[in-house]
Amino acid sequence: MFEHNVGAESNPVNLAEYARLARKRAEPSAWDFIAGGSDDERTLAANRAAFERWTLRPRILSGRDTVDVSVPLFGRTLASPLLVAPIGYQGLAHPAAEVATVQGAGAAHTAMVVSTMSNRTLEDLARAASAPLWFQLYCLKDPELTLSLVRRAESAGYEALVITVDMPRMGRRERDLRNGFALPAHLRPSNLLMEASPELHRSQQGTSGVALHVGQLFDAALSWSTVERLKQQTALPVLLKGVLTREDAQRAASVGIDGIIVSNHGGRQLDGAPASLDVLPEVVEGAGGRCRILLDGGIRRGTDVLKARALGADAVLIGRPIMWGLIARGAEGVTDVLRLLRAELEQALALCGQSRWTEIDRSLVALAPPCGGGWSAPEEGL
Ligand SMILES: Cc1cc2nc3c(=O)[nH]c(=O)nc-3n(C[C@H](O)[C@H](O)[C@H](O)COP(=O)(O)O)c2cc1C
Ligand SMILES: CC(C)CC(=O)C(=O)O
Repeated sequence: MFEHNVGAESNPVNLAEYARLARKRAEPSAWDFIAGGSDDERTLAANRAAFERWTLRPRILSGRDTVDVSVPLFGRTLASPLLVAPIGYQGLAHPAAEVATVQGAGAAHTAMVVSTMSNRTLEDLARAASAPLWFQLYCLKDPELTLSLVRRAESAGYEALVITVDMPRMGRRERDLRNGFALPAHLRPSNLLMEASPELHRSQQGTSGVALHVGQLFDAALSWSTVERLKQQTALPVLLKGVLTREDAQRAASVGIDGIIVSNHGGRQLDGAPASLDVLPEVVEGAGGRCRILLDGGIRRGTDVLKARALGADAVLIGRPIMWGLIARGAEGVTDVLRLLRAELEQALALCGQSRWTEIDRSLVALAPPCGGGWSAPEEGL
């Protein structure tokens, strides 16, 4: 299993080793913010366990000696099906914050989704980019401020709009409550161009400054009408991030949404929500071929990426491992994490007797026989 292969730490050869290295280097409450999930962290653990339940069905003697993992998506061909997931407040991981991540992703020819809650402005990040950027939107109580973010993303050359729909309010992250976690004063939600609320920076045991800030700022009454309005207001492809059911996928498709990201927010929102991989097939069915389908949550190996593809994902997003690379080695670490994962994916594809990402289908996976032992969540919340 994923955490068993942890060996040398000075020169990581896999993502688990990056996790170990990052954990040693990170400030403990920042590590908890990044690694943690909500409540009992059951959904966080479920995301990993879901991958363990599938095996790959390699086909022999394919006679092919090349692999092609490029993916056509929204009018452009991405070099690989890996994207960097939106992650807020990356200044917690590295002094250069999202600038380092954008540079690292660019060097790995990997598209990145920039969070509304980035510590560097979306314009600064666009200037640092050498690979496609998408913008992740949190809908705020103030609709004009929300729309102004969309307009800024359009002007700066972002290629898609990802509306996160699973955070009308923030999940209870008990690690943060215990730590009285708050954003250090030198870090700002830079896109908001206003004085951050003092709560965001006030550390008090039993509260989370980040959660209080979300409560003040985010639209807790977010609804389909907001999403439909935004879809009409932009020419960018619009994706909804946080869809977990057939019904919502059907509705998204019927209102013209271009893409769905099957996600439970890395186990940080509703604890008890299913693993994203487990609901991927029903979401694919609900969308009925009308939306592109992406998935995130728990991807730590190239073989995980392959399993997601076999169950219907067009591409996947990588969250915490990017932060491990960033903490451990800045931009270079981000590049290395993405290169490791891509190399694992290409290796797995070839060993499965396949040569093209786009040709993989459901026949590549089978449910693993029950193995008694079961999955236990690693303490690090990996
Ligand atoms: C520290 C942290 C911050 C995050 N910030 C955002 C965010 O600003 N916007 C968003 O849509 N999702 C956010 N997410 C969720 C990720 O985009 C993604 O759904 C999740 O991390 C994927 O799971 P993984 O970490 O297991 O790969 C965040 C996740 C983490 C761990
Ligand atoms: C700054 C937060 C709102 C970022 C987030 O989405 C998360 O912590 O899961």
